[in-house]
Amino acid sequence: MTNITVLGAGAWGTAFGQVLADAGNIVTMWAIEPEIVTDIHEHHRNSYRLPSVEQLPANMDATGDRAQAVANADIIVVAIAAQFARLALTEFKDLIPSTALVVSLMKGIERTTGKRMDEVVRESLNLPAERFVAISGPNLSKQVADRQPAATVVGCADIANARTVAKACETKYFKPFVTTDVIGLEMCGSLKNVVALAVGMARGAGYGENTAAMIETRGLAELTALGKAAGADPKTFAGLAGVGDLVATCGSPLSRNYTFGANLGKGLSVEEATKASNGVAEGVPTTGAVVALGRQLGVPTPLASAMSDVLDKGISCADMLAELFGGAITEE
Ligand SMILES: NC(=O)C1=CN([C@@H]2O[C@H](COP(=O)(O)OP(=O)(O)OC[C@H]3O[C@@H](n4cnc5c(N)ncnc54)[C@H](O)[C@@H]3O)[C@@H](O)[C@H]2O)C=CC1
Ligand SMILES: O=C(CO)COP(=O)(O)O
Repeated sequence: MTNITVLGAGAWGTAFGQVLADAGNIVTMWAIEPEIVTDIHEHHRNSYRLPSVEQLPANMDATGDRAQAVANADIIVVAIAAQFARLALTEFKDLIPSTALVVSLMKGIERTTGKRMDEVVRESLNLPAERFVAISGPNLSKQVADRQPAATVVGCADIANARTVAKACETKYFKPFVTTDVIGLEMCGSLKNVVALAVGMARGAGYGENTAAMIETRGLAELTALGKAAGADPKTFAGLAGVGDLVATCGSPLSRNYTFGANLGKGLSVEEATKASNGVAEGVPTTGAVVALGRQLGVPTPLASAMSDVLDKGISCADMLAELFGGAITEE
């Protein structure tokens, strides 16, 4: 019997907790919101962040007590909004068992430091690489919570530990693959959100499939070039975590990033789109971090730069696309 603790009971933390419970583990959710802890503990529901699920599994409970949450955990899963991960994890630093594996579900880059979540989690918890695991793939939370068939990628520097976590989250409807390319998973997960913002914006402004496909494909090229420069395996970008997640996120109104972009395209301001968002749209703070990372690595980031001008200067969708078209004619 594996004891697994999930830190953060947002939409994905809760849906993934259900996957882990369906796979036969004992699952403890920890959340900073007392009302969510009570809802899960007393009613087996998370009506705040995942209202579509009427009854969470019986082997899934919740606590608001940090020490109690992680004391017996074999695996600790982190599903906290990326910009708050460091702050939240620091409180757990002296509490987590010395043998526990720590899994990140987060898809973002820390705005203040430009660091990926593998770096943030490892620094915050003083964790060696072989105990850090990343999970990334086309996993819209509501569809996973509905138990629709889906797959994901589980990455760890130590492939045996990736397999341990993959086994712990394998169910009839959820299929994990394994890799050692942690950097690739982190880069795919974070950067596809920036692409989804741009695709959503174009769709919201009324543009069709050609425009969307152009942004997705140029976005994939940008994401691959940055990822390679950061040390990722290019193969990862053609897989589930790369193309797969781009297709899912850029094509679904269930995506908060796509929807945030669509609202901008319809004319809402960044503040209005933030208010309308049903959960964290990680691409918003990550966009600026991607531009900075591109500069640091010497990789052009035309799409992230154009989206950054949307978010920071309020340029229109037409101007964002004009900026994308602005460079010299190059080989594809
Ligand atoms: N929803 C989805 O379909 C998927 C989301 N992800 C990623 O998983 C991560 C979490 O996403 P969701 O659960 O969907 O987001 P959400 O917006 O539903 O929840 C965010 C969570 O972060 C927590 N949080 C924020 N600040 C905190 C703090 N200072 N201390 C403790 N907790 C804090 C909130 O309490 C909440 O539980 C994000 O990085 C997202 O990109 C990855 C795959 C799928
Ligand atoms: O990462 C996701 C699907 O794989 C979810 O995307 P959003 O964070 O945009 O909702």
